[in-house]
Amino acid sequence: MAIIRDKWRTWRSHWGEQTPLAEVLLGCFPGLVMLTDAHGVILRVNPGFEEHSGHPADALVGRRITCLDVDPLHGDISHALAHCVARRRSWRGVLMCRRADGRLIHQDGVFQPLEGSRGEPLRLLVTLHDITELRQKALHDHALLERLQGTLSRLPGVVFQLRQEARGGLDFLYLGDGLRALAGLPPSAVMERADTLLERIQPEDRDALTTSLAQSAVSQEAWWLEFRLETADGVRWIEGRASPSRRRDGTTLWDGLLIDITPRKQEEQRTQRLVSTDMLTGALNRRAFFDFGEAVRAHAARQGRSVPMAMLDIDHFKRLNDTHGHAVGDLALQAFAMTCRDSLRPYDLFARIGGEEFAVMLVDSSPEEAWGVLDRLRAAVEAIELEVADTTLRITVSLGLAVLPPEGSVDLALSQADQALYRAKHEGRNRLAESPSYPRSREDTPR
Ligand SMILES: Nc1nc2c(ncn2[C@@H]2O[C@H](COP(=O)(O)OP(=O)(O)OP(=O)(O)O)[C@@H](O)[C@H]2O)c(=O)[nH]1
Repeated sequence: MAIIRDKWRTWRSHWGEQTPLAEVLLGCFPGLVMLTDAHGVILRVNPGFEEHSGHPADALVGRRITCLDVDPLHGDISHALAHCVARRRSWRGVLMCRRADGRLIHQDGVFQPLEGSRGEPLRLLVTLHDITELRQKALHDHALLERLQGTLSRLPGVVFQLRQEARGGLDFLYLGDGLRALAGLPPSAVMERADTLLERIQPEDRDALTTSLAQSAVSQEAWWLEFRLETADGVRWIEGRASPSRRRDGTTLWDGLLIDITPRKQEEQRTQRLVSTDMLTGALNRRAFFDFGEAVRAHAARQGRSVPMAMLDIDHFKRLNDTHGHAVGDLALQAFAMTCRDSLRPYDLFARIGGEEFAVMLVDSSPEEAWGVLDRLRAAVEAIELEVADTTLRITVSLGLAVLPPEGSVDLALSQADQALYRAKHEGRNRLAESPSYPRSREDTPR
């Protein structure tokens, strides 16, 4: 109130005793205030006028306000005047004015018509705020933002900000334009509904996403995950990295980057295939059998199950080699491996672990099922006809079966299978024999 009282005194002494209260109160506004008649002729200006416009106040009284405009005839001030007078409504907008020193300034202007109740002539109250600096800052910020957007869109990946609510819901607060190239999705659609993107993550990787985000939210450590995403061009491998920050409202924000790592993954898989595959037969090699075998055991152990496995050895292979030569022996190994693969399911493990020795691990099979599958495999090998020169060669295989218990070791189970194989050989070859711990009655054993 003290400020308004002071302003009142200032304005009263400047404009005279009869100044309406509304005009005086508006004198409290910072910036430039003036009163004009209906034609825009300046009647009064406030004391701060000179400071803001550089024009001496007395020199302006009696001139039209349009003289301040960069374009006195057709500029925005003419337009504002016409609007105010014709519609008797206030006008607000940005005006470009020229200061006394010639410098252009941007003003936020308000033209307010003042109509007295006793038929006094129309007056216009004009307030102007110099917004040149604000505007320059806004332009500068805008240019900076555009540069930043450009940089973000050229980054080799998609910049994102992900938010997780206290109850677990996820939404993207920001997603870079690179999402179109990465996933064929417009960022705005995903920012509106995060599931547009999340639903495309392969189901087995979605659990890993949920778990890894939860861990990162709790530990506040960086989030990292490689996951597969369905896109119009097929499945792509994506690597996500982000830094979390927890907010007071219980939400967690991650700022990070999504990168398409499909080419790297394909190369890794190609290399992995090369180092884990036997070149002659295309079967897994010994090392891969032990690595993947341990993963199969761990998976089955989580469900409390054992894994049936077997050692396979081609019968009298030395004789075949000696009689027909090593090259024919190689051919027989290839035909044998192909027949075995055809008799097994794609996810069963089949490996060459020695010269003419192979091993099998039957994923998700009971010992009874495994026995049936392997006996059919034995029969399929027996049916192989190897056309060499003008003779047809036949081969047979002996198999030793064992089970890998949930807490067992692949190595131990393989040596039990090897002992059973020895028995199969001893009992006449071209047959199956099981280790003592194999849960199957021996009555069903063929041959
Ligand atoms: N052609 C070929 N022969 C191989 C290869 N690796 C091992 N062998 C041969 O496989 C034969 C294995 O013979 P043995 O272990 O004595 O047993 P077998 O003749 O199969 O007799 P049983 O196992 O008792 O039925 C040897 O002659 C090896 O030289 C290979 O990559 N190519």
